[in-house]
This record gives sequence, structure tokens and C-alpha cells, in this order.
Amino acid sequence: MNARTRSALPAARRVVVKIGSSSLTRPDGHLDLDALRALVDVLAARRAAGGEVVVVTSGAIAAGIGPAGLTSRPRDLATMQACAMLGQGELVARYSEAFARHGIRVGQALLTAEDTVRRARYRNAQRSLEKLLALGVVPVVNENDAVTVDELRFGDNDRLAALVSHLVRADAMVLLTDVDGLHDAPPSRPGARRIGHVEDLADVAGVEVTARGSAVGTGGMVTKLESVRIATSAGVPVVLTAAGRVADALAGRDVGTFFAAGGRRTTARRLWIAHAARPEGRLHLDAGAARAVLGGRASLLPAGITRVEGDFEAGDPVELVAPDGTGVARGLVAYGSGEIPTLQGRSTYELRAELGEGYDREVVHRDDLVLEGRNGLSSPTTAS
Ligand SMILES: Nc1ncnc2c1ncn2[C@@H]1O[C@H](COP(=O)(O)OP(=O)(O)O)[C@@H](O)[C@H]1O
Ligand SMILES: N[C@@H](CCC(=O)OP(=O)(O)O)C(=O)O
Repeated sequence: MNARTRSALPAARRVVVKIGSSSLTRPDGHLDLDALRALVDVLAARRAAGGEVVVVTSGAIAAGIGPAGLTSRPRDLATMQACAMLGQGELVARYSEAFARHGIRVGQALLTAEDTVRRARYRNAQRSLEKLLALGVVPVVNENDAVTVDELRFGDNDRLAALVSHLVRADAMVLLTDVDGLHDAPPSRPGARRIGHVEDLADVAGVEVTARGSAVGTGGMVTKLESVRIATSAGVPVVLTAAGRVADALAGRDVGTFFAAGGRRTTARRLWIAHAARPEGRLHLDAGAARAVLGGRASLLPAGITRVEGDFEAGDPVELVAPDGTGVARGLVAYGSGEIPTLQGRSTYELRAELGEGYDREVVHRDDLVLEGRNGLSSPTTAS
């Protein structure tokens, strides 16, 4: 399959299709059932033709508005979460009904950013989604809005869809929204034109995009391009188009924007560290440690740390900073911020002798490290 042209789409065996709130929500904020059924009809046809589909769907909040007794979409986090808790069951029930008309079953997967980061949870999600697909079931995925706290929320489903595409090793991803692809200016502006093909995201770096999208969506075009960056850098080509054009997009026709796949596949954990994680603190390195980390093969040991900034726990994302103050990498830290000052600047031999086994481990393991590359963050050369 050629992941650099639209011919990838009809030939793609496994496709992740993400539909945003803007396409599933009526102007009054409630769920648009006609739009949902129209999408399902197209996806069922794809299944009938032998393809596999994974749906990443927003709409829980929209589906919860009516049952919550509200008339419009809430804006504060707690009420949005309450609506999502009310609406998620409703949303999946609507997908179940719509797919059942084609004799297809659906299974619900509610994921958090953490599920794509922690190795055990990632593997677990991967195994269960793989099994669901092997059973011939269509996974219907959303963020687990009820339990995700603010800092760790995706908020939008765009980046979640890219990480799911990586998780299920999708051959292509389709992002559906309320505009037919990336335009050379925000589409509300007269004269804005669709961009049909993007070979390299650097080619559209100058295009004006806004984070504020439709009235109900989250993240606008900014999070969509971030999602595209994650997917294409993981080797997954993307079509971004309007929900009503999903059949054309899957058939490889000239709709929306096609983004060619770029990089090699990397681990989902590294993708998340590079593109989704928000550093909770900073570790300042001495020159030797900065060189070793930048070399791409070394873990960060306590001896190379000179100073700690921020308040974080073991497992949190942190930034690694060179002596001149520039960020050189990001990684998941193995100790909390309270522990590191007693370890920093000391050899692992010394720490093991004084504090015992366990205190001689890396502060950031190389498998959990992503370098600041020329075009944003990149993976070290080591495979994991
Ligand atoms: N350059 C651009 N090209 C296309 N759309 C853009 C651009 N800049 C901003 N947008 C906006 O992004 C919106 C889609 O994002 P969003 O509302 O978050 O949708 P969804 O709910 O589908 O995720 C569009 O309605 C559009 O107004
Ligand atoms: N998880 C939320 C969706 C959040 C959201 O609006 O995402 P998006 O439509 O991708 O901008 C829900 O189901 O309502």
C-alpha cells in the first residue's frame, strides 16, 4: 500500500474514522442522529467490502444535554463531564442501533491519555481492541470524559484518534469535521480555498488556522493538524474532510485534504510524550548528560542532573534542559520531584551502596525519552 497518495484509502485494510462534535451536534446542541446514521451506513458498506473500521466519536456531551435537562451545551468542566456521563451510554446505544441495521455489533472503548502512555495499559488496550476486531466487532472509542482530570485530558478527540490509529496499527485515518479539509485561510473568510494534498506538514506551516473551531467542537483546526502530525509521523496517512464526504474519502476521491504519511512507526508512548504530554517540570542537566541524551542512546542518570524545577510525581512528563537553558528532550520521569534532589549529581554506584537496590535506576529511561528535533520533537534512534 502506498501511504503517500490517495490510492492508500481504497486499499487500506484497517481504517480509523474520527467524527467530531461539530458533525454530530445539531444547532441546539443535541445529538444529530441523521448524521450518525449516515456515517454508520458508509462504514457498514466498508465492512461489507471486507475492510475493518474503528470509530472514534465525540458526541457524549451532546447526547447528555437533553437527559440532563439542559437546553444548550455547557461550558464548565464539571457539567460537561456530567453530561458526558449521561450521554455516553446514549451515544453508544445509537451506534449499536445504527450498526445493528446492517447486522454489525459494536463494542465501547473509553480511553484516557494515560492508556496510551503507560506500557501495561497501552498493551492492554491494544490486546483488547485487537480481540474485538478479530471478533468482527466495530470498536466505538471516545475519551473517558468522566474520569479524566483537566491536565491529562485530551479534551478534543483529534489527538486521541491519532494515538488510536497507532495503537491498532491502522493503514489510514479519516478525520471528519464540518469543513471540507484544510483551507489556505479560516474557511469563514471569503476566498479561502481548500488545500487538496499535503506532502509534508512543513509545507503548510504558514497557513492560518484557529484553535477556536465550530460552536461545539474543541480545538478547531489546530488540534486536527496536531493529530495529523502524530499520525503521519507514525506512518499513517490521513484524509481530513467534511462528514458528508466520508464515502468519497474512503474511495480515494479528491475531497478534503490528503496528508501523506512520513516517518517510521514509533511507540505510542513516545508519540504521546512528543505530541500530547504537557511537561510538569524541568530537569537541568550538566553538559555531559545533555550530550549523552542528545546522542540518542543514553538514559538520563541521577549523576547528570544539576537542578529540579516543578512539582511532579514518578511517571509524569518532564522537560530536560541543557546548561544553556535550551530544552533538549522530553521524557517520563521515574522519580517524584521530592526525591530527585537527594539523588542528583551522585553516581548510581554510590546511590545503590547508600540507599539500596532501586535507587540506582535511570531518572528517565531512554525508551521514555523523545529528543527536541529540527521539526519539533523526534524519537531517539534506539528502538524499543
Ligand atoms: N485554515 C483552516 N482550514 C479549515 N478549517 C479551519 C481553519 N482554521 C480554522 N478552522 C476551523 O476549524 C473548525 C473545525 O474544528 P472543530 O470545531 O474543533 O471541529 P470538530 O468538532 O469536528 O473536531 C472548522 O469549523 C473551521 O472553522
Ligand atoms: N469527548 C467529548 C468530545 C470533545 C470534543 O468536542 O471533541 P472534538 O469534537 O474532537 O472537538 C464528547 O464525547 O462529547
